Amino acid sequence: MPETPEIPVLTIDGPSGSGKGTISRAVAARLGWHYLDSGALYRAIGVAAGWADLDLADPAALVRCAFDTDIGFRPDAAGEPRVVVNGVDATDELRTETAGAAASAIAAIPEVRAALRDRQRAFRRPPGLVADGRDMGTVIFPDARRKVFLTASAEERAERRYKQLKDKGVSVTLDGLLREILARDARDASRAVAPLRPADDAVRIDTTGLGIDTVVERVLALMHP
Ligand SMILES: Nc1ncnc2c1ncn2[C@@H]1O[C@H](COP(=O)(O)OP(=O)(O)OP(=O)(O)O)[C@@H](O)[C@H]1O
Ligand SMILES: Nc1ccn([C@H]2C[C@H](O)[C@@H](COP(=O)(O)O)O2)c(=O)n1
Repeated sequence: MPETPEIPVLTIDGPSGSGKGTISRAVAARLGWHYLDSGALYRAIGVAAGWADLDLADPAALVRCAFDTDIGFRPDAAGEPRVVVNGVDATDELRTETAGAAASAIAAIPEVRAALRDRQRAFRRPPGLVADGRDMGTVIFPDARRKVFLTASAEERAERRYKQLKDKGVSVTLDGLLREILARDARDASRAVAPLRPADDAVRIDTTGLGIDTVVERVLALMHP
């Protein structure tokens, strides 16, 4: 049972590129609540495992890595969130498709998920928390005040990612990104433990063709019905 049910939580789950991070950050800022990017924790373990040359097929080593890796979230001078892994600013490395694929692979190991469970719940602090991921509404915060499940067509998600990476000067192809998104969707949705799926009481929002501001307002409207 959660220890702090009186602190409200809004969970925003969904597949890669559905806009969870963008929408969650904006909604958290508008509400004045804390924000948990749970994917960053899985990505940080994947990156730390890479630095330590661990085998992604060695669950015992990855579980140790999940317990031992120090992960901190700190804003930079401009207030942008940075992720510090074992003392190193790994924010940019975390956002690569390689880190996303490693995170998706290690996230299928039940003991890794268990190792991160309490770390995620510790983000629940007053006045409230917006938590984004895959199992925020189903497993980590089942008693959340509101649960949202964001979707968008795989093609639109690939286009969003394409634009995002192009803007950063990263060379990618739309076809390659679409293939990676479909592969990640399949892996995240088919794993035995905490698969990607909407909680029964989640409100689904299909963001295909919707702008960021529209989605933010729809989510906020759910908080003030
Ligand atoms: N409704 C939207 N309309 C257009 N672009 C959007 C929308 N929501 C998010 N984006 C853009 O899509 C890209 C991916 O968004 P974001 O990183 O928030 O997705 P995500 O679901 O958190 O992805 P991941 O699970 O891979 O971290 C960003 O460039 C973001 O600005
Ligand atoms: N609650 C979560 C968050 C993330 N994951 C896994 C699955 C994703 O493919 C990967 C990276 O997440 P992202 O940064 O893209 O949101 O991490 C998970 O299983 N559960």
